[in-house]
Amino acid sequence: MERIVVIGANHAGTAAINTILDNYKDNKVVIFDSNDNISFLGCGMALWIGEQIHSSEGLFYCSKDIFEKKGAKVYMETRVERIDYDKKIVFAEGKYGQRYQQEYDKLILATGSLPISPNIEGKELDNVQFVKLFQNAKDVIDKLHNDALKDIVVVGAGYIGVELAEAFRRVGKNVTLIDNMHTCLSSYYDQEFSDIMSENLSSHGIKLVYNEIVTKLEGNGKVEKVVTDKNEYHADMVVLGIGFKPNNRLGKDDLELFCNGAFLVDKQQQTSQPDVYAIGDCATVFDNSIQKTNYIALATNAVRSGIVAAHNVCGTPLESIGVQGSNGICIWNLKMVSTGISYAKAKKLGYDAAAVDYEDTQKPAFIEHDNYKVKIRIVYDKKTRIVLGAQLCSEYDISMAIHMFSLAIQEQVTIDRLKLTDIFFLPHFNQPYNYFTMAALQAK
Ligand SMILES: Cc1cc2nc3c(=O)[nH]c(=O)nc-3n(C[C@H](O)[C@H](O)[C@H](O)COP(=O)(O)OP(=O)(O)OC[C@H]3O[C@@H](n4cnc5c(N)ncnc54)[C@H](O)[C@@H]3O)c2cc1C
Ligand SMILES: NC(=O)C1=CN([C@@H]2O[C@H](COP(=O)(O)OP(=O)(O)OC[C@H]3O[C@@H](n4cnc5c(N)ncnc54)[C@H](O)[C@@H]3O)[C@@H](O)[C@H]2O)C=CC1
Repeated sequence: MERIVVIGANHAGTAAINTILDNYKDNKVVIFDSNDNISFLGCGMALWIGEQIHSSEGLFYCSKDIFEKKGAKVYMETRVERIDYDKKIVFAEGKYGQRYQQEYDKLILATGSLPISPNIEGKELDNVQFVKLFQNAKDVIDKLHNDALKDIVVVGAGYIGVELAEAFRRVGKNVTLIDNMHTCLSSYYDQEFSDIMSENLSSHGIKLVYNEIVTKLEGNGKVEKVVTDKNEYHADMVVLGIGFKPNNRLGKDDLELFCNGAFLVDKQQQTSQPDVYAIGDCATVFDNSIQKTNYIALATNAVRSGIVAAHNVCGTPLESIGVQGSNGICIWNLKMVSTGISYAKAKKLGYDAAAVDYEDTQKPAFIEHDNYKVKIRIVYDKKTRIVLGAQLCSEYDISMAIHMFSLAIQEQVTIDRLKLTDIFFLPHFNQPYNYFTMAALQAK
């Protein structure tokens, strides 16, 4: 029997814990989490805030109870303060000051990420919000009920910022969305795609402010103003969504780190310390699109890395196959999905890259209903011909299409192989000359 300690029981931790408890029943599993809930789907936060779902109930898929019924010992609201990696002991403190010492044979760090806090004056003012935890969402929703709270400035037009801008607009607030880049969603899409999202956001009344850097927040107790290098914006609430950083506090002095501080792990999720594994947002991933170690904070990566670590910890060797950072967003019915890297990113990274684009309706023109335009871009390396990334955008649900490109990047498929990939045709679904083939065929 092994003593397995898991620190952090959100998406990564939950995946690891369930895999261990379901498949390797003879171990002693001890879980610590500083929060009072498990498995909160942050991805449902915008839907809840924007009243597209009526409650938060469905946003949890696991609990302390479930773990305990499967035989684990669970300490909630208990923060691990320190780890003695030589003696293999975890030191934790409960909400009421209770102290715990737990020895381990194998340790899984699943401490996740923290929202990046900009180094600006005024960020401690009331109504300046981060949106990561269940408690953050509740807090924001309570404040939104106050009709005097009218103007919301969202800083960061990445995934959180864009989703929340929509949510705030849906509940009748005036929304200004600020990003220091020249467009929204710039880490995921080329401008030809992000411009479509910008147009979607502005047509729904969101004020877009790009290429401005927030320099300070002003107010009297409560935030009242966002000051940038070029302008000032009135704000009754400011939401900061400028990215995540890995929560490495428990290992930053003892474990090897990636350039952004994430715990550096191998394909078995093992850190530089023997018997210590790291998963989810606190750890690195192997990024197949660039064939290098990277940091990509996504729930999907968290879950898969949890499964991989669990099997290795319990003695079944299993290697991660790497990730492509596949992602998607849906804002007022405009759906955008991407995988791998954009053309702009490929160029920035020094690839001799090319992009092929195609635009068409999803189905033949004679289909009169539920037939939308689809825009696709495939990015590939001109030298190796290997696919580096893909982007799709439509009001049609094209989400499943991105998985094919995800697999192509994972398997290092060339653009030329995609040209003749067998793609079925039925007018109810697609076209005989479909946009995958048509885009790929353009590659010279
Ligand atoms: C608003 C929002 C929307 C999102 N939407 C999506 C989406 O649509 N798709 C997607 O793939 N991803 C999405 N994400 C990202 C996703 O939520 C994260 O990638 C995911 O939560 C990572 O899971 P994790 O378990 O690694 O880390 P976390 O969720 O950060 O969990 C870490 C856990 O560790 C605990 N912990 C930390 N330190 C200690 C300690 N010292 N002692 C004890 N416990 C500790 C914390 O309490 C927490 O429970 C979204 C995130 C947000 C905020
Ligand atoms: N649909 C999905 O899959 C979702 C995924 N997530 C994930 O959660 C993580 C965190 O999300 P985000 O915080 O939105 O990160 P993000 O990386 O998606 O976006 C951050 C944005 O902030 C901007 N920015 C950075 N510094 C800034 C500054 N000082 N001032 C103004 N803008 C600044 C960046 O240009 C970028 O557009 C990401 O990994 C994201 O992929 C979050 C929400 C939804």
